Amino acid sequence: MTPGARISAAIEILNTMADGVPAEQALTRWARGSRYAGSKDRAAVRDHVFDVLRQRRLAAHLGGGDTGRALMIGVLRAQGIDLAPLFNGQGHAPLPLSDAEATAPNAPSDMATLWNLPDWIIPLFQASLGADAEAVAQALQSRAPISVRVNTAQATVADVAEALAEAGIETRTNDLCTTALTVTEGERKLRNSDSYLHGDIELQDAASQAVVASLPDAERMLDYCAGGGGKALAMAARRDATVFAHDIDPRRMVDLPARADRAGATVRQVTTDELDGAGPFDVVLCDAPCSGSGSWRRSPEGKWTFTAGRLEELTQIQDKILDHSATLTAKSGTLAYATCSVLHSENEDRAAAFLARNPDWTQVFTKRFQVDAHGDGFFTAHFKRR
Ligand SMILES: C[S@@+](CC[C@H](N)C(=O)[O-])C[C@H]1O[C@@H](n2cnc3c(N)ncnc32)[C@H](O)[C@@H]1O
Repeated sequence: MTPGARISAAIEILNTMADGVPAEQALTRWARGSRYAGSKDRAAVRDHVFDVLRQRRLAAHLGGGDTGRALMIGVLRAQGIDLAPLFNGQGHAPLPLSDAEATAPNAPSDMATLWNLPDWIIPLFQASLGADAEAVAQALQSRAPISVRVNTAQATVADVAEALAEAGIETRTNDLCTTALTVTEGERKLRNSDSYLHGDIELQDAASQAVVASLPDAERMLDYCAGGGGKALAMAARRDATVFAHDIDPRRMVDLPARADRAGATVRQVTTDELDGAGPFDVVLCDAPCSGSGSWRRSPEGKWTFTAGRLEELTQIQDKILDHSATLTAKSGTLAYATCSVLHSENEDRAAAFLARNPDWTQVFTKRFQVDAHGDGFFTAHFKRR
């Protein structure tokens, strides 16, 4: 596909999304109907769509509207790209710009457009992040760094970095976690690399890795909200731990056995019914469902679909998860709470509410990871009984 044809495809997908179709579904629908598109085309089209989602308000301002075409014009303008060669109407490229479209509007000056966030959440960002709020809002507008976790049960970080380099994948170490390598070149080759196929690496954000690295060594560890099992696998890479994984929706863990096999790890899955009988655990990690605001670079649609009502629901779920997890934690064990949210109401407020409901517990550790070039926004807190 030509660069222009890729833009036409992104416009089509954005228009499908305007009818209420989620981004992933719209992308899949387009790919199914466009067998001529190769993997590079699909990746480029996806990048266009996600770039728009990260900067939707700015794109609408600079493109003069909310249609797929206006949003694409706006986001390309924000990226400083010359539009005329792309919008030339040749082949499958979009039609040339009209006179109105060709006139770039003034740069925006209002905070909501510059921060690219919905109005309602801006005060929450300010209250949660203080002087860092603007930097985080800015950071959420660019693509996320791609990091891998080295499975140190099987390989050293240095050996993996070398093997990846030989496969054309350049990496650098990441200050957030000793097991993390950030990919600087060749990320699309990762999933076909020997290091990946042999289980020496897993794709995992560096802050996510740091959350697991902050857990104390323990014999029996439970990942209470395991999802795809990224954190359970990171726990299992630590020697001597028996790792259990649970999720209220077991379908989320469907890939976990294959991932564990690849990593040479053992993770025992526990159903919700089995959970109470399976404890106590020396460490229980609750990587709770949350707004995902710390990872909106990766899932930018969440920025625009998240609501105040959902936030309220989530805080109640987070409280319940913490309370149940406390009953599963051994007497001298550690209960760890984590979210990939930047919002106080999902983080510090939940920790404080847990301590207020459970005065026999005390907080022994807490850390916030900011959204930046190293990794996603995360929060974690550890609790122990007094
Ligand atoms: C943030 S995701 C977990 C991500 C995962 N730990 C990882 O590192 O890949 C949160 C998970 O919590 C699960 N969940 C939601 N409510 C839950 C509950 N009440 N108990 C246990 N898990 C729950 C969701 O199904 C979702 O998979």
